[in-house]
Amino acid sequence: MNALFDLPMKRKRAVKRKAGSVWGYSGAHADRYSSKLPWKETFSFGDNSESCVANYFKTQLGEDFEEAGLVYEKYCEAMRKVSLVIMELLAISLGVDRSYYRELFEDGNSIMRCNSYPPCKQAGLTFGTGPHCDPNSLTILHQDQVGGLEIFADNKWRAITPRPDAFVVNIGDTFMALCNGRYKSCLHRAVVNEERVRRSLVYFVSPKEDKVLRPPQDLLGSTTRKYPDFKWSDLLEFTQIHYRADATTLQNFAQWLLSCRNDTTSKSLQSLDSSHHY
Ligand SMILES: C=C1C[C@]23C[C@H]1CC[C@H]2[C@]1(C)CCC[C@@](C)(C(=O)O)[C@H]1[C@@H]3C(=O)O
Ligand SMILES: O=C(O)CCC(=O)C(=O)O
Ligand SMILES: [Fe+2]
Repeated sequence: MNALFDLPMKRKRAVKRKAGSVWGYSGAHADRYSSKLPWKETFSFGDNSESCVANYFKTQLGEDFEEAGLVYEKYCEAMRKVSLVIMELLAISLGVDRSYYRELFEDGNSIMRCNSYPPCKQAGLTFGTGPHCDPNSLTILHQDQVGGLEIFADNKWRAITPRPDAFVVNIGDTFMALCNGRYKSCLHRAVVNEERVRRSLVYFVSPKEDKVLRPPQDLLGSTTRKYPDFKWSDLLEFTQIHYRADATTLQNFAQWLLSCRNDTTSKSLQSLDSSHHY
């Protein structure tokens, strides 16, 4: 990862993320946002059956990144496997058919991201990544020993102490919807510091874009649906074009989706009432 972020800016800009895509290099998301820019650089790429990670590295970054590409490909393979095991464990813990989530994610389009947070002279004035819930389903994160990840729990921000031998696994908005809110999406942020660069490696577990997502019937029983059916492509579009991910993305997404589906916006906003089934 060091070799990647240490490249001259010209080479990083050559693989910059294009509008409407989550793949490529981004410096502070400066192409997308005009205020509260995150103090970070990111490099992202997809992990799905059609794409070959090693080939992406070689063709985009050059021959000198071929070996790194093979390592990332192996890492993605391992993440895919572990994510499917976690899906089974989540199903068991929820008392539903243990293969329901595993099958949903087996042919998923997950996203892998390298984050680099440079030191900041006035670290208290910015964030590496501001407070947000991840819109995807599960996030499997590894951070270096510098520290900076914080989660919001029991009404306060808590630092997550880095451990080289551990991953942080967070529930994201899509999984929260898939279990009808039984598991909550984790609100988190990354702070920066004045001295040291910090790096993290993040695997955003996501289903195939066009699959219809809904909780299993055995979880719902006769309980009220909290979120409408949707596709990952809908939520991706929402967070790429219409809404900057924050603590309440899922709620706002549900309202937006209904307002697109219904004729009048006001009618749909009112209909996001807990007494409704979707
Ligand atoms: C679908 C995605 C949007 C983001 C990348 C993937 C999964 C997580 C999302 C993100 C990390 C959530 C916080 C805001 C964001 C803009 C970021 O800070 O990087 C998000 C991603 C993105 O659009 O780049
Ligand atoms: O770098 C971190 O620890 C957090 C990154 C993050 O939240 C993200 O990329 O979504
Ligand atoms: Fe995140």
